[in-house]
Amino acid sequence: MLRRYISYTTNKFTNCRHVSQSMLQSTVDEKSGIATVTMNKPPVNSLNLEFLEEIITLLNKLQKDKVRGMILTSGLQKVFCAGLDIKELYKPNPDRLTKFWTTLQDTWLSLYTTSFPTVSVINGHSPAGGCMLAMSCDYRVMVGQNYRIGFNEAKLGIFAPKWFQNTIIAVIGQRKAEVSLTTGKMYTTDEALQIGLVDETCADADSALKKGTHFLNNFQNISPWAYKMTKDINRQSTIQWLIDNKQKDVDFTVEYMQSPGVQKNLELYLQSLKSLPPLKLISEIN
Ligand SMILES: CCCCCC/C=C\CC(=O)SCCNC(=O)CCNC(=O)[C@H](O)C(C)(C)COP(=O)(O)OP(=O)(O)OC[C@H]1O[C@@H](n2cnc3c(N)ncnc32)[C@H](O)[C@@H]1OP(=O)(O)O
Repeated sequence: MLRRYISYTTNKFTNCRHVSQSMLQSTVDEKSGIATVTMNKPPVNSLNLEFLEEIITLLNKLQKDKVRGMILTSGLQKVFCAGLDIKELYKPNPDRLTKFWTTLQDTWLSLYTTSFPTVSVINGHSPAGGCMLAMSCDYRVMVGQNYRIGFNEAKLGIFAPKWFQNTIIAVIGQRKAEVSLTTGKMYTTDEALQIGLVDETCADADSALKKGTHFLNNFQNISPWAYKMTKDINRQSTIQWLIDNKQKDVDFTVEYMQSPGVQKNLELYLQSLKSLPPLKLISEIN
C-alpha cells in the first residue's frame, strides 16, 4: 500500500505555504490567503475512497487555516477529473462501497459548504463525478477547446442521485439539467459556457488561474460571515436533503450498484474504455 504523508513547508522566496499529500498538492499564497489545490492522481484523477479521504482532510485543514479562497485544478496533462473511480463501483465489496459512498457524500458536503469561496479551473476532461466536483465549487473557468465536460452517467447505464442532480439544477436550471443528464451529453468548452456549466473560458491554464484569482478577489471586502451565511441559505435545501437522507442514499446505492443489470453495464463500459483509442470514448459519447 502506498505510504501516505503530509508535509508542510514555507517557501521564503515566494511567500507560499505548501501542503503536500500523496495525491493533492496545496499552495497557499501568504499575501492573498488563496490556496491553489492541484489534484495529482495519475492517470486520470479518478475519485476512489483514499482520494476522497485526502480531499476531505485537506478541506478541513484549509478551513482551520482560515484561507480566503481556494482554486481547485489538475496537475495532469489532459484530465481535470475522470469522475468516480469505476473500480469502486464494479464488482464492489459491499463494506468498501458503503464506506466509499459515505465518504463521497461527506466530500460533497465539505466542498459545497466551505466557509471560503472556491473556484475550479477545469484544465482537462471532466465527466460525471469530475463535473460534479467542479459544480460544487462557487465558480468555474474552463481551459482551451480540447476538453469535454458533462454528466455522462446515463451512458454508463447508471443515474445521478438526487443531491447530484440538485447541485446541477442550482447551476444550470431544471430544464437544461434534465436534458444534460438524460442524454449524457459531453459538452465542448463553448457549449459548456453557453448553457452555464462554466462561468468563463480561456485559452490557457495560466490565464484561467488569473481569472480564478480575480473572482476570489471579489471577496476581499466581503465579510466571511456574510459570505458563508448567504451561501448556506442559498444551498440549504439540497444540503438538508442529503443530511436527512444520508443512510437511505447509501443503502439504496449499495443495493442498486450490485444489481446484475448495473454490473453488466459497468463491465461493458470498462471494456469500451480499454478498447477505444485514447480520447475516442469521450467524443464517441457526445
Ligand atoms: C444510485 C447510483 C448512483 C450513481 C452515481 C454515479 C455518479 C457518478 C458516476 C461517475 O463519475 S462514473 C465515471 C464516469 N467517468 C467516465 O466515464 C470517464 C471515462 N474515462 C474517459 O473517458 C477517459 O479515460 C478520459 C478521462 C477522457 C481520459 O482519456 P485518456 O486517453 O487520457 O486515458 P485512458 O487511456 O482512457 O485512461 C487511462 C486509464 O484510466 C482508466 N480510467 C479512466 N477513467 C476511469 C474512471 N472513471 N475510473 C477508473 N478508471 C478509469 C482507464 O481505464 C485506463 O486504465 P488502463 O487501461 O491504463 O488500466
